[in-house]
Amino acid sequence: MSALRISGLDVTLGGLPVVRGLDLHAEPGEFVSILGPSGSGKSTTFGVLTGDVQPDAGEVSIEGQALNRKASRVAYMPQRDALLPWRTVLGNLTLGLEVRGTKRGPAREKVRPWLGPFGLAGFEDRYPAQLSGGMRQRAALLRTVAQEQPVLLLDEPFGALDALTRSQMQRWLEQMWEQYRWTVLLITHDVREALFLSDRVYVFSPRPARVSAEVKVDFARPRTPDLFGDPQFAALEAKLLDQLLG
Ligand SMILES: Nc1ncnc2c1ncn2[C@@H]1O[C@H](COP(=O)(O)OP(=O)(O)OP(=O)(O)O)[C@@H](O)[C@H]1O
Repeated sequence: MSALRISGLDVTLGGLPVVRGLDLHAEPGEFVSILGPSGSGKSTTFGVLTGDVQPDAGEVSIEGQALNRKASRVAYMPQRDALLPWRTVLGNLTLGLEVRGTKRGPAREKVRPWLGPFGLAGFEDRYPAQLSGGMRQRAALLRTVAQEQPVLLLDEPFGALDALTRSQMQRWLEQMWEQYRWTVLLITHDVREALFLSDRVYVFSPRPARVSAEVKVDFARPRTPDLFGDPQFAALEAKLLDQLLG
Protein backbone atom coordinates (compact mmCIF):
# COMPACT_ATOMS: atom_id res chain seq x y z
CA MET A 1 0.00 0.00 0.00
CA SER A 2 1.34 3.44 -0.93
CA ALA A 3 2.09 5.90 1.89
CA LEU A 4 0.58 8.63 -0.28
CA ARG A 5 -1.42 8.54 -3.49
CA ILE A 6 -2.89 11.42 -5.49
CA SER A 7 -5.07 10.59 -8.50
CA GLY A 8 -6.67 12.95 -11.00
CA LEU A 9 -6.29 16.03 -8.80
CA ASP A 10 -7.79 19.30 -10.07
CA VAL A 11 -7.54 22.59 -8.17
CA THR A 12 -8.87 26.00 -9.23
CA LEU A 13 -8.00 29.14 -7.23
CA GLY A 14 -9.72 32.46 -7.90
CA GLY A 15 -10.96 31.10 -11.23
CA LEU A 16 -7.41 30.08 -12.23
CA PRO A 17 -6.70 26.41 -13.06
CA VAL A 18 -3.71 25.67 -10.82
CA VAL A 19 -3.61 21.85 -10.86
CA ARG A 20 -5.09 19.64 -13.58
CA GLY A 21 -5.14 15.84 -13.63
CA LEU A 22 -2.23 15.38 -11.23
CA ASP A 23 -1.20 11.83 -10.34
CA LEU A 24 1.62 10.99 -7.98
CA HIS A 25 2.51 8.57 -5.23
CA ALA A 26 5.12 7.88 -2.56
CA GLU A 27 5.85 4.42 -1.21
CA PRO A 28 6.61 3.79 2.48
CA GLY A 29 10.15 4.90 3.27
CA GLU A 30 10.62 6.50 -0.12
CA PHE A 31 12.22 9.93 -0.67
CA VAL A 32 10.40 11.67 -3.50
CA SER A 33 11.04 15.18 -4.82
CA ILE A 34 8.95 17.56 -6.86
CA LEU A 35 10.75 19.95 -9.20
CA GLY A 36 8.77 22.55 -11.07
CA PRO A 37 8.83 26.10 -12.37
CA SER A 38 7.93 28.91 -9.98
CA GLY A 39 4.15 29.30 -9.69
CA SER A 40 3.47 25.87 -11.20
CA GLY A 41 1.28 24.69 -8.32
CA LYS A 42 3.65 22.76 -6.06
CA SER A 43 2.73 24.51 -2.80
CA THR A 44 -0.94 24.35 -3.79
CA THR A 45 -0.59 20.57 -4.06
CA PHE A 46 0.87 20.51 -0.55
CA GLY A 47 -2.06 22.70 0.53
CA VAL A 48 -4.45 19.99 -0.60
CA LEU A 49 -2.52 17.40 1.40
CA THR A 50 -2.58 19.50 4.58
CA GLY A 51 -6.30 20.17 4.14
CA ASP A 52 -5.85 23.91 3.56
CA VAL A 53 -6.84 23.89 -0.11
CA GLN A 54 -10.11 22.42 -1.34
CA PRO A 55 -9.70 20.47 -4.62
CA ASP A 56 -12.35 20.43 -7.36
CA ALA A 57 -11.77 16.80 -8.20
CA GLY A 58 -9.45 13.88 -7.54
CA GLU A 59 -8.61 11.35 -4.89
CA VAL A 60 -5.98 11.62 -2.20
CA SER A 61 -5.15 8.81 0.20
CA ILE A 62 -2.66 8.37 2.99
CA GLU A 63 -1.81 4.72 3.74
CA GLY A 64 -4.92 3.72 1.81
CA GLN A 65 -7.33 5.98 3.71
CA ALA A 66 -9.04 8.91 2.03
CA LEU A 67 -7.69 12.28 3.09
CA ASN A 68 -9.45 13.64 6.15
CA ARG A 69 -9.22 17.42 6.11
CA LYS A 70 -9.90 17.66 9.85
CA ALA A 71 -7.28 15.13 10.95
CA SER A 72 -4.32 15.57 8.63
CA ARG A 73 -1.96 12.59 8.51
CA VAL A 74 0.86 14.51 6.91
CA ALA A 75 3.40 16.59 8.81
CA TYR A 76 4.23 19.77 6.96
CA MET A 77 7.34 21.94 7.08
CA PRO A 78 6.58 25.26 5.38
CA GLN A 79 8.91 27.24 3.12
CA ARG A 80 10.00 29.70 5.83
CA ASP A 81 11.22 28.16 9.08
CA ALA A 82 8.15 29.62 10.82
CA LEU A 83 9.56 29.19 14.32
CA LEU A 84 7.72 31.42 16.78
CA PRO A 85 10.29 34.00 17.98
CA TRP A 86 8.72 34.29 21.45
CA ARG A 87 8.87 30.56 22.17
CA THR A 88 12.06 28.75 23.18
CA VAL A 89 13.47 26.06 20.90
CA LEU A 90 11.79 23.37 23.01
CA GLY A 91 8.53 25.33 22.98
CA ASN A 92 8.72 25.46 19.20
CA LEU A 93 9.58 21.78 18.87
CA THR A 94 6.48 20.71 20.78
CA LEU A 95 4.18 23.03 18.87
CA GLY A 96 3.17 20.55 16.15
CA LEU A 97 2.29 17.93 18.75
CA GLU A 98 0.42 20.46 20.91
CA VAL A 99 -1.66 21.55 17.91
CA ARG A 100 -2.55 17.89 17.44
CA GLY A 101 -3.74 17.65 21.04
CA THR A 102 -0.72 16.30 22.97
CA LYS A 103 -0.24 18.04 26.33
CA ARG A 104 2.95 20.07 26.76
CA GLY A 105 4.66 17.66 29.22
CA PRO A 106 4.26 14.50 27.13
CA ALA A 107 5.10 16.50 24.00
CA ARG A 108 8.41 17.54 25.59
CA GLU A 109 9.20 13.93 26.49
CA LYS A 110 8.52 12.90 22.89
CA VAL A 111 10.79 15.55 21.47
CA ARG A 112 13.75 15.24 23.88
CA PRO A 113 15.29 12.02 22.46
CA TRP A 114 15.52 13.70 19.05
CA LEU A 115 17.53 16.73 20.28
CA GLY A 116 20.87 14.90 19.96
CA PRO A 117 20.37 13.48 16.44
CA PHE A 118 19.15 16.90 15.26
CA GLY A 119 22.16 18.71 16.74
CA LEU A 120 20.02 20.76 19.11
CA ALA A 121 21.00 19.28 22.48
CA GLY A 122 21.88 22.10 24.88
CA PHE A 123 19.96 24.65 22.82
CA GLU A 124 16.46 23.80 23.98
CA ASP A 125 16.12 26.90 26.18
CA ARG A 126 17.41 29.34 23.55
CA TYR A 127 15.20 31.42 21.30
CA PRO A 128 15.11 31.01 17.50
CA ALA A 129 16.98 34.30 16.96
CA GLN A 130 19.93 32.80 18.89
CA LEU A 131 20.30 29.89 16.46
CA SER A 132 22.16 29.69 13.14
CA GLY A 133 20.12 29.36 9.95
CA GLY A 134 20.96 25.65 9.69
CA MET A 135 19.93 25.02 13.30
CA ARG A 136 16.62 26.80 12.76
CA GLN A 137 15.89 24.57 9.78
CA ARG A 138 16.83 21.47 11.78
CA ALA A 139 14.48 22.65 14.55
CA ALA A 140 11.67 23.19 12.03
CA LEU A 141 12.31 19.73 10.61
CA LEU A 142 12.33 18.16 14.07
CA ARG A 143 9.01 19.85 14.87
CA THR A 144 7.69 18.16 11.72
CA VAL A 145 9.22 14.72 12.34
CA ALA A 146 8.06 14.69 16.00
CA GLN A 147 4.44 14.61 14.85
CA GLU A 148 5.04 10.97 13.79
CA GLN A 149 2.76 11.13 10.77
CA PRO A 150 3.04 8.70 7.83
CA VAL A 151 4.25 11.37 5.38
CA LEU A 152 6.61 14.36 5.74
CA LEU A 153 6.00 17.29 3.39
CA LEU A 154 9.03 19.56 3.08
CA ASP A 155 8.50 22.76 1.10
CA GLU A 156 11.89 24.18 0.01
CA PRO A 157 13.42 23.56 3.45
CA PHE A 158 16.87 24.87 2.51
CA GLY A 159 15.83 27.61 0.09
CA ALA A 160 16.83 30.52 2.32
CA LEU A 161 20.22 29.15 3.42
CA ASP A 162 23.64 30.17 2.13
CA ALA A 163 25.28 27.72 -0.29
CA LEU A 164 27.67 26.13 2.23
CA THR A 165 25.04 25.63 4.95
CA ARG A 166 22.68 24.33 2.31
CA SER A 167 25.06 21.61 1.16
CA GLN A 168 25.84 20.69 4.78
CA MET A 169 22.11 20.38 5.43
CA GLN A 170 21.56 18.26 2.32
CA ARG A 171 24.27 15.87 3.44
CA TRP A 172 22.90 15.79 6.99
CA LEU A 173 19.36 15.13 5.78
CA GLU A 174 20.54 12.30 3.53
CA GLN A 175 22.28 10.68 6.52
CA MET A 176 19.23 11.16 8.74
CA TRP A 177 16.95 9.71 6.10
CA GLU A 178 19.27 6.70 5.74
CA GLN A 179 18.83 6.08 9.44
CA TYR A 180 15.12 6.70 9.87
CA ARG A 181 13.65 6.08 6.39
CA TRP A 182 10.83 8.58 6.65
CA THR A 183 8.45 8.85 3.71
CA VAL A 184 9.32 12.26 2.32
CA LEU A 185 7.80 14.47 -0.35
CA LEU A 186 10.17 17.41 -0.94
CA ILE A 187 9.56 20.51 -3.03
CA THR A 188 12.75 22.05 -4.37
CA HIS A 189 13.93 24.27 -7.21
CA ASP A 190 17.38 22.72 -7.03
CA VAL A 191 17.91 19.84 -9.47
CA ARG A 192 21.12 18.71 -7.77
CA GLU A 193 19.45 18.71 -4.35
CA ALA A 194 16.60 16.60 -5.74
CA LEU A 195 19.01 14.10 -7.29
CA PHE A 196 21.27 13.92 -4.25
CA LEU A 197 18.42 13.19 -1.84
CA SER A 198 15.72 11.33 -3.78
CA ASP A 199 14.73 7.86 -4.85
CA ARG A 200 12.40 9.39 -7.42
CA VAL A 201 11.83 12.85 -8.87
CA TYR A 202 8.66 14.28 -10.40
CA VAL A 203 8.88 17.25 -12.73
CA PHE A 204 5.79 19.45 -12.80
CA SER A 205 4.69 21.31 -15.93
CA PRO A 206 4.18 25.08 -15.81
CA ARG A 207 0.76 25.90 -14.30
CA PRO A 208 -1.62 24.16 -14.32
CA ALA A 209 0.46 21.52 -12.59
CA ARG A 210 0.60 17.98 -13.86
CA VAL A 211 3.50 15.55 -13.95
CA SER A 212 5.53 16.14 -17.10
CA ALA A 213 8.31 13.67 -16.22
CA GLU A 214 9.21 11.11 -13.59
CA VAL A 215 12.79 9.99 -13.03
CA LYS A 216 14.04 7.13 -10.88
CA VAL A 217 17.31 7.91 -9.06
CA ASP A 218 19.24 4.73 -8.42
CA PHE A 219 22.55 5.98 -7.03
CA ALA A 220 23.81 3.82 -4.15
CA ARG A 221 23.42 5.05 -0.60
CA PRO A 222 24.83 6.43 1.58
CA ARG A 223 25.47 9.26 -0.84
CA THR A 224 28.40 11.60 -0.48
CA PRO A 225 29.34 14.83 -2.31
CA ASP A 226 31.57 12.68 -4.62
CA LEU A 227 28.32 11.87 -6.38
CA PHE A 228 28.24 15.39 -7.85
CA GLY A 229 31.30 14.45 -9.94
CA ASP A 230 29.77 11.22 -11.29
CA PRO A 231 29.12 11.43 -15.08
CA GLN A 232 25.80 9.60 -14.59
CA PHE A 233 24.76 12.28 -12.08
CA ALA A 234 25.65 15.01 -14.59
CA ALA A 235 23.68 13.21 -17.33
CA LEU A 236 20.58 12.94 -15.14
CA GLU A 237 20.96 16.58 -14.08
CA ALA A 238 21.07 17.66 -17.74
CA LYS A 239 18.02 15.53 -18.53
CA LEU A 240 16.01 17.04 -15.66
CA LEU A 241 17.05 20.60 -16.54
CA ASP A 242 15.92 19.91 -20.09
CA GLN A 243 12.54 18.70 -18.83
CA LEU A 244 12.19 21.74 -16.57
CA LEU A 245 13.05 24.26 -19.25
CA GLY A 246 10.67 22.49 -21.65
N1 LIG B 1 -5.56 32.06 -3.40
C1 LIG B 1 -5.17 32.13 -4.68
N2 LIG B 1 -5.97 32.72 -5.62
C2 LIG B 1 -5.59 32.79 -6.91
N3 LIG B 1 -4.43 32.29 -7.37
C3 LIG B 1 -3.60 31.70 -6.49
C4 LIG B 1 -3.93 31.58 -5.11
N4 LIG B 1 -2.90 30.94 -4.48
C5 LIG B 1 -1.99 30.66 -5.45
N5 LIG B 1 -2.41 31.13 -6.64
C6 LIG B 1 -1.68 31.01 -7.93
O1 LIG B 1 -1.52 29.63 -8.15
C7 LIG B 1 -0.28 29.38 -8.83
C8 LIG B 1 0.46 28.29 -8.13
O2 LIG B 1 0.99 28.74 -6.88
P1 LIG B 1 1.90 27.81 -5.97
O3 LIG B 1 2.31 28.65 -4.81
O4 LIG B 1 1.23 26.54 -5.74
O5 LIG B 1 3.13 27.57 -6.95
P2 LIG B 1 4.57 26.94 -6.60
O6 LIG B 1 4.86 25.99 -7.72
O7 LIG B 1 4.61 26.42 -5.22
O8 LIG B 1 5.48 28.24 -6.74
P3 LIG B 1 6.92 28.58 -6.08
O9 LIG B 1 7.87 27.58 -6.67
O10 LIG B 1 7.19 29.97 -6.59
O11 LIG B 1 6.78 28.49 -4.59
C9 LIG B 1 0.44 30.70 -8.89
O12 LIG B 1 0.30 31.19 -10.20
C10 LIG B 1 -0.27 31.57 -7.88
O13 LIG B 1 -0.26 32.92 -8.29
